[in-house]
Amino acid sequence: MHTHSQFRWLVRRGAGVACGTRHQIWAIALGGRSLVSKWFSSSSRTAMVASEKDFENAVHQVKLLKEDPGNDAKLKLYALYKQATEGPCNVPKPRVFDFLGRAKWDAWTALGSLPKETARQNYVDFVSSLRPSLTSSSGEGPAAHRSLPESEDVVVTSKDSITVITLNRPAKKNAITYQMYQDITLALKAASKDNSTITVFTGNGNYYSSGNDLSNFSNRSGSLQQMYAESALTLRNFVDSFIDFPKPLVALVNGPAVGIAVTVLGLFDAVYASDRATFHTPFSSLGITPEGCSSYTFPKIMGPAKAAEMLIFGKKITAREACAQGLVTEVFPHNTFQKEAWARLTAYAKNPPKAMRIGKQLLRSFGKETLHAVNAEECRVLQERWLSEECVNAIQTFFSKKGKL
Ligand SMILES: CCCCCCCCCCC/C=C/C(=O)SCCNC(=O)CCNC(=O)[C@H](O)C(C)(C)COP(=O)(O)OP(=O)(O)OC[C@H]1O[C@@H](n2cnc3c(N)ncnc32)[C@H](O)[C@@H]1OP(=O)(O)O
Repeated sequence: MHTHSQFRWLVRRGAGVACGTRHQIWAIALGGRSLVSKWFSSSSRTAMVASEKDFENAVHQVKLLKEDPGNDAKLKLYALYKQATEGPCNVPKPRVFDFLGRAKWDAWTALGSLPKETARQNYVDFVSSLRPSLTSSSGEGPAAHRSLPESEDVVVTSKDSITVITLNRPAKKNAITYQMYQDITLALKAASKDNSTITVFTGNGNYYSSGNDLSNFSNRSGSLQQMYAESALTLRNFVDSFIDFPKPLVALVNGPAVGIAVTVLGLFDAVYASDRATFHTPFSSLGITPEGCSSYTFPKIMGPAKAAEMLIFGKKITAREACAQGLVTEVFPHNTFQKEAWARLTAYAKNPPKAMRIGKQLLRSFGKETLHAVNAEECRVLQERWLSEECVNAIQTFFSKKGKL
């Protein structure tokens, strides 16, 4: 179940802490109830009401926890989450030797009849009070040569006032893993605050990106419902970070791009492509549906007929076709692609940064609410599609017969 596994996850992330010593578990089991009552009475006074989105974001933040927040905090998070999602404790008290189960049950029960909305708000407040330790590896701060510590697969560098986010998994055609979605989201957040003027996305090796790593779903534990809810939220936050990105965002598409690596291009301010790049969104053959706001941006960019050919029928197009359709800004011969594109970017980066930022705001801010709504709806629909037989079979085919695009 979603909620239980959230706690399991916390326990896992805090390996050797929550389940580490019997002593600590006893401490929770014995002291949990009064502690939780204290948290409840101090934090329930707030008058604000967190939105569903704030709550989902807070849940997501907890999953990004880089440091163990301690058993008390984990119990508090667990109890507030259960109360916010299910209401007052409604399960039998666990057996006497199930220390952890008892501690959790006590923490939840101690919240009594606290309304769901208040529990949701308290959860959000509590998570934001933990935030410094949550985001310790976000890579925020001045853009300097750096790579996100969590994985080598997303590398962030800075040069000539340009922050470069490179997908660096060439052996897997830069397929995007669960960790990479999170790292890219963090990298964009950091880039939005650093002192660069332009942010660039590119891929290392002969692919720009083969899109979602199809093993994302087989490598995770927990129930399917939980996994898909988590995935939808991860995807939604990932796409939101492109929608909200405040500075000029440029893609250097060095080779073929597939799936989500193509769809989010509709949210970029310029897309420069090598003539070896192709653009392919094989959603229907994978039993899934468009994301990255493409169901809205593609028809606007290329017209509904061309958008349908790509997004519904999965037609793969060349860089030149993509340019003719408005998805790509300019195509360069592969041999001179890096040189020409970088010369262009280096010159652009010398423009006054505030003017570029405000210019982008004017171009983009009016459609933002719509984009967020589209993103939410695409993620909701995808969550259903992932459970479909069509999708399960397509992914199995890829890995069993190595069926390719
Ligand atoms: C809890 C989970 C969290 C999930 C988080 C959110 C999820 C959001 C999902 C959003 C929806 C996304 C949609 C998409 O992006 S759909 C597109 C998915 N991509 C594909 O279908 C491409 C599949 N790959 C291929 O068809 C071919 O690999 C390709 C044509 C790209 C290249 O063929 P080529 O013959 O040149 O190279 P190989 O096939 O030998 O590839 C080399 C190795 O790389 C592995 N590979 C490549 N792409 C992927 C991929 N997308 N996922 C996983 N692995 C991939 C390939 O298996 C090879 O590996 P080995 O060397 O180990 O065999």
